[in-house]
Order: sequence, then C-alpha cells, then structure tokens
Amino acid sequence: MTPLLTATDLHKSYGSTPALAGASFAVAAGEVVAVMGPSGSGKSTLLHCLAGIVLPDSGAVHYAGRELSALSDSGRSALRRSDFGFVFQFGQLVPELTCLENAALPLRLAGAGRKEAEARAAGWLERLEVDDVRHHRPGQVSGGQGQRVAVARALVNNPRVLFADEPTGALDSLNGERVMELLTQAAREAGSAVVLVTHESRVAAYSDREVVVRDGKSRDLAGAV
Ligand SMILES: Nc1ncnc2c1ncn2[C@@H]1O[C@H](COP(=O)(O)OP(=O)(O)OP(=O)(O)O)[C@@H](O)[C@H]1O
Repeated sequence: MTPLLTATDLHKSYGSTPALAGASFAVAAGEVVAVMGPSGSGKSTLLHCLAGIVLPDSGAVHYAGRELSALSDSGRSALRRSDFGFVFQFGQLVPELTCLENAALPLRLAGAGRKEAEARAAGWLERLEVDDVRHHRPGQVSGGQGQRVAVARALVNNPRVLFADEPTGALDSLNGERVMELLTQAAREAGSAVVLVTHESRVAAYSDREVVVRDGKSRDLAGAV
C-alpha cells in the first residue's frame, strides 16, 4: 500500500528537551496505526508534526505527495480543515453549542449552509449512537456521549486522516471500547487513515499496526490485530 502520510527521521527539541530524536512513521488510506509508548516519549509531538501543527527541526512530513514544511502557516491550517479530523482526550466541544451544532461545525466552517450541515451531522450522531442527545449541550451529556459527539464532529467532513490523541483516556473501559469500535468502524468505512496515540494496549488492539515511540525514536511492531 502506498502511504498517504509519512514522517522521515524527525527531530524536534523544546529548548534543551529533545521530544523527537529520529522518529519515522507511515500510514496508508484506510489503515489504523496506533502510536504507543511511555509518558513523555514523544507520541503527541509526533502526532502534532504529522498534522502540521508543529514543524520538526529536521526531517520531513509528506502528505499526499506534499511536504508540509513547504506550505505556509495558512496553507497548513487550510489543509487541516479540509483533509484532517481530530479527536482529543478532553474539552473539545464548544459548550455553548448543542451536540448537533458541534458535530456540524466543521461543515459550517467550510461554508455549508446550516440545514445541510446539520442534516449530515445528524446522520453521524445516529451512527455514533448519540442521536438522542442532539439538542443537549456538552455540559448535559456523559463523558462517553460527549466523546462520541467529538468523533462524529471529527468524521463529519470525511477527513482523509483522523488524528486521535488518547481519545478514550477520560472514559471507563466499557465506554472506551465502544468509542473505539465506533471510531475505527466509521473510519474504515470512510477509507480514512487513523493515527491513534494511546498508552493502553486495549485501545491499540483496535489498530492494524503498532508503532512504539521511546525516547523520541520510533519502532514498528507487526500485526497488532
Ligand atoms: N510545548 C512544549 N514545550 C516544552 N516541552 C514540551 C512541549 N511539548 C512536549 N514537550 C516535552 O517533549 C517531550 C515529549 O512530549 P510528548 O507530549 O510528545 O510525549 P507523550 O509521549 O505524548 O507523553 P504523554 O503520554 O505523557 O502525553 C517531553 O519531555 C515533554 O515534556
């Protein structure tokens, strides 16, 4: 499979703290890759470099044939909005908006009308089994429901790459497993690549492949499934 997104020999330091010291990575369309490793090993920094949020000091990230560091800041932001989706551990929903409005937000930002955006978002809420809380605000739903809304929002504009950083970190294990099932199933059906940062092997078990980051260096493990 031709990789869609690759990182080659990334180095990144914050002051005198090395976060990445020769990390490489590749993910193909439709593939779910887990990035594992101990706390502080560089997993989130790798994800941020892959998404063009952070630029590496050296090494290169290529997405669909383009080198991210060759794009301007606004070019990278536009790429993130059009091609990437994000799910984080906490606090990603806008508290003033309903769950439906939250899920529709990426489409609204991309210029879709309210009716069309909300109709598509409603379909995703149904798929993530949180249709019943569509008119609730994030403060009125459970952690697991909120996280499903966040997954719906991340997938609503059919991203080619979904970045998930500890997406189940704040959930109990039952809810975490259901969110992972729904997330990976939806991403596979849409053909989206998934970069999944986690330190839990139960979560990584939903991936096709595991990459371990240790002291800023990466190592591939075969066949996680
Ligand atoms: N913005 C930053 N400023 C300064 N140091 C940072 C910054 N981001 C990360 N670091 C440092 O870089 C190293 C790697 O951090 P990173 O967050 O990538 O690790 P991680 O594997 O994701 O950790 P965790 O599992 O705890 O989230 C750590 O030593 C961290 O303290």
